[in-house]
Amino acid sequence: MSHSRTFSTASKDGHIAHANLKQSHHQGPIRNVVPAAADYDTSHTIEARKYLRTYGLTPPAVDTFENQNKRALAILNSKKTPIEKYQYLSILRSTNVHLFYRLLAENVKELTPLIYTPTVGEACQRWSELYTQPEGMYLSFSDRGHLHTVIQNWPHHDVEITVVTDGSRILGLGDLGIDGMGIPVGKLSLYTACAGIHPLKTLPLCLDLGTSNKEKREDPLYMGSRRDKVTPEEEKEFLDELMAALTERWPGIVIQYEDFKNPFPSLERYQETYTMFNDDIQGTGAVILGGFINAVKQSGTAPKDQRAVFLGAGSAGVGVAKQLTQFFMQEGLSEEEAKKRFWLVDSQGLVALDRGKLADHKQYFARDDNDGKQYKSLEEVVEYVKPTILMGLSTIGGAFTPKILERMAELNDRPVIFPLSNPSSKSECTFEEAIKHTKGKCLFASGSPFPTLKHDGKDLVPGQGNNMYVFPGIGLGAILSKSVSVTQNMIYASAEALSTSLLDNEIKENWLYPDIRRIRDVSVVVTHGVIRQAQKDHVDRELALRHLSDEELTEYIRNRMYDPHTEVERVNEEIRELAEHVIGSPVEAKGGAKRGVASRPGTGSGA
Ligand SMILES: NC(=O)c1ccc[n+]([C@@H]2O[C@H](COP(=O)([O-])OP(=O)(O)OC[C@H]3O[C@@H](n4cnc5c(N)ncnc54)[C@H](O)[C@@H]3O)[C@@H](O)[C@H]2O)c1
Ligand SMILES: O=C(O)C[C@H](O)C(=O)O
Ligand SMILES: [Mg+2]
Repeated sequence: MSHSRTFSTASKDGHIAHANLKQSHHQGPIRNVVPAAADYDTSHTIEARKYLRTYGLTPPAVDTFENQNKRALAILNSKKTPIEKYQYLSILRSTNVHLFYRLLAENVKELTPLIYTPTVGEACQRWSELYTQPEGMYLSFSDRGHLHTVIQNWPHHDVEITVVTDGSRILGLGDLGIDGMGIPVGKLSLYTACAGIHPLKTLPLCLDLGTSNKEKREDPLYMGSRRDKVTPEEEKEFLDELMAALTERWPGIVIQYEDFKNPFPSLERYQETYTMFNDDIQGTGAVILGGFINAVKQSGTAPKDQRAVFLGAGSAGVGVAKQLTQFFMQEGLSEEEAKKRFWLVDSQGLVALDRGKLADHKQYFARDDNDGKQYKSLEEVVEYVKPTILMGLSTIGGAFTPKILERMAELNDRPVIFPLSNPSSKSECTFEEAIKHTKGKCLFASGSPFPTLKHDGKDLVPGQGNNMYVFPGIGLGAILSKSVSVTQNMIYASAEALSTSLLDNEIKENWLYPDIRRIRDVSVVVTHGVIRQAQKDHVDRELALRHLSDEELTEYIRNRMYDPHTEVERVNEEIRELAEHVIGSPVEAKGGAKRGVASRPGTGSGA
């Protein structure tokens, strides 16, 4: 059969079949936005190209995965700076989406810092300056009253998850307004890479609710509205409309809130009525708890004897402290005893009841036993509390000074040091500083990645308390179980599952978190834990999953995960079958993508 015949037959009669195919892949019309790029994959067969009407629009040869990878990695390596690499990877995601995810799966450790923290921090700071292409949806305050209509413009019909920010607290970099779009884009890339949520089913969403950042507002290149930040009341009304509009278009959509300056009111308002969670409060709490459970085992100090000083009492600080409180209670402490294990410090010093008016979210952990003394600096608080644990969620780079680190090492055999602020420039200390000033004694995890170090002839690997260990599994668990809400128990279950996901060799090496290259496998374990908890909490609607054994559920999760290594083949195959159906005779394969990737570290067996 000649190509032209296949082409003309398919284009004439194939119209309905084409629509069916599109529907079965949940794609919308081909448009110049990220996911439609799937159609332009250079490893599509000739038949597939004709069917998708991309024939002639890509170079004639059918590429192998090996060649695609080789070319892409060579181009990537030729870029000199992280931001240039970030830009190249964004273009790749927009023009050859499955290749982007194959590269990410095979090089997750090397590429995550380029598509997420720390590089995404610079990308957001310069978003309007570097803007080249649409990568998500922007909704403005001036669109209120019409959000439902605007949302119809998103060209993909089967969105399962969205990450939404208003850009008002991007990492530790402050209010960046709509330039915060890099965060939803980056986090959703991780949802796809780690938990196999199909890229076409993700929606990066950035709200243009004004910005308190005067520099942005006055920057001629800034691409958001130039108004000041809307009031909390206006924000609430806008979010009410948004939540309704999103769920109306995509019933059951999972909505992840991210990097809002004050995320507590929206979490409280929506967590029981929508399938939503806040990653900065809840995901951070879970990921730190997951590593902390392992740190407690290794430190040898019982939960009742732990004393935790937190620098930073914002969404992440309070979220983590609450999650650890729940853990201490599970370990037998009363709520009052558990709560008393925490001393939170903010920009004014120790958070204490006698300090004057406190923000609502700080009340719970406010101390009432400081005998009227106001402890202003972290050093003073460390001296007063003599902590076993030091957490940093303050956005203040270098706040864990050599003196403080040395003191932690004097006080403890194995001090827990977690400088969690992002990006790397905001980390309260580096891995090298922590090792040097505690003489290698500390149990360490940071928010952004640090390189491995040699100490006393041994290679020391830093833990990374990166939320990507949990949020993809929380999201996928909620999607697959069709949960009506994301309960606090489901979040807790994600942390417990994470803590059990270390392999024997990782435990032997005293790691707190599993090797990031196994992230797909870890996400399966987390998803499993989240689904089982959804069932216990009776918020699941996919009741059939209740009848699966643990092995069957694991298999089910793996089978539901998008695998960029098999996706092109799958589409090629489906087109072949459709063409056969429409044309009435089999279409011969004229070559196509060979998987040809012998080992795929980090991808699990999600095919
Ligand atoms: N897993 C992770 O690594 C992870 C997850 C979430 C957030 N974070 C990071 O945590 C940081 C905080 O995030 P957030 O959402 O809580 O922000 P936030 O703005 O809600 O809170 C910041 C807190 O730091 C305090 N602070 C500011 N300056 C201080 C100073 N000089 N001394 C002491 N405290 C000071 C503020 O008072 C506030 O309590 C960010 O850098 C973010 O990137 C990391
Ligand atoms: O996802 C992370 O680990 C980053 C976090 O959400 C942050 O705001 O810094
Ligand atoms: Mg965040």
